[in-house]
Amino acid sequence: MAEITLKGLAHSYSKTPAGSDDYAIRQMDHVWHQGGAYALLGPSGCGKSTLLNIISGLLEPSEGDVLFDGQRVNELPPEERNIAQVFQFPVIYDTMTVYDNLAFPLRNMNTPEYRVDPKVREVADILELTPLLSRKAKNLTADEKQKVSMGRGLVRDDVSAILFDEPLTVIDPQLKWKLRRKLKEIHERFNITMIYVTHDQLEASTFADKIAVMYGGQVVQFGTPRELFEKPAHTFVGYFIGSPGMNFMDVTHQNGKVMFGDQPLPVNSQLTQLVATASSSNIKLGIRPEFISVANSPTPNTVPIHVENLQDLGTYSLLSFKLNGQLFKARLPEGHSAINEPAFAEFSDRHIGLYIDEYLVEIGHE
Ligand SMILES: Nc1ncnc2c1ncn2[C@@H]1O[C@H](COP(=O)(O)OP(=O)(O)OP(=O)(O)O)[C@@H](O)[C@H]1O
Repeated sequence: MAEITLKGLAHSYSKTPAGSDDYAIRQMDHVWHQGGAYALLGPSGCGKSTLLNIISGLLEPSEGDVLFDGQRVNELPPEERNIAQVFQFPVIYDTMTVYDNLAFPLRNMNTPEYRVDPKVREVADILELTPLLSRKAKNLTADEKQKVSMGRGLVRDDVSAILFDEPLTVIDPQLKWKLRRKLKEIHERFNITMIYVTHDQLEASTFADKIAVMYGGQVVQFGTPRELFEKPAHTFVGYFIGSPGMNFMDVTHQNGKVMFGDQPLPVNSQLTQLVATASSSNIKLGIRPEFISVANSPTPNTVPIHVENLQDLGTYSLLSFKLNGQLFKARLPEGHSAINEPAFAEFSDRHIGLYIDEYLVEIGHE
């Protein structure tokens, strides 16, 4: 069993950090519940590997605590944490057979051979490695090697969490979905906490029940793939999740109106009031491309736009347009062959997010 709690955790690679920029992980509290399938998603350099290495024990955090089932493990080395880690590149012994590679972690713990054999065969069966058991690992393909790497984590009965650090990087695209499905199957079969690090939103949402989105050394949102899409808690999540990401407008309040530059926006009175009383001047409205509609005649709820181009992407069309000199994207249902000017866009009121200092402000839509 492993519930992994991060308490007041922060990490700086510098011995004398001068400010928050010197931290790879900024102060965070987080709980990974026992048996969950999680993804840790974020761009390169946001601190994903640092966080994973702190959980596995390869790195000691400079501040805060890591707790496994309530016990502080900060100083425990990886081998005493009952955690397996699968890296981008397979970690296997090339000169050993697949069988011996899978048996290695068990033999290393002096497990008797009569218990090693059934476990190795069970794991080989799940990972479809049985026909390769007697092969030398050096003769395997990249995806077979990565499966052996995963298998080495799975053979140990004492492993209660597996951490995957971009495990499909070296795998052919057409095999990726197969391995991802396999991982999901393994998660369902064994009651293991799994944390899967990736910078690919599709990979994260097909594997995980809940995704932690990291940005600038912090988890800015922890939610289901649907929550990340429907209610991005931070502008970065809006921009990073979705294809294309959310459109954002820097807005102000002038003479009772919400303004995007010189353009008044036809938003409801509740939103206008919130913008008027905001405690910061960093105010943004976010709207996903899916919730913008376009027409050729104006209504009280539309704004005039300049059409840039329309791409037919099969099941939908992607319109690029400019408003107040800024580029926007709108996902329109298929069937639009062209959009002529004059053109007007309507932002669905229910789907406009208000962001103050980059964080979502909850609005109770009537
Ligand atoms: N050993 C180290 N010494 C100093 N700085 C480091 C070290 N490892 C990582 N960093 C820095 O810490 C920050 C977070 O890096 P980290 O590798 O955790 O990010 P990541 O999200 O895993 O990125 P990637 O997807 O590229 O692996 C980066 O600014 C990186 O340059």
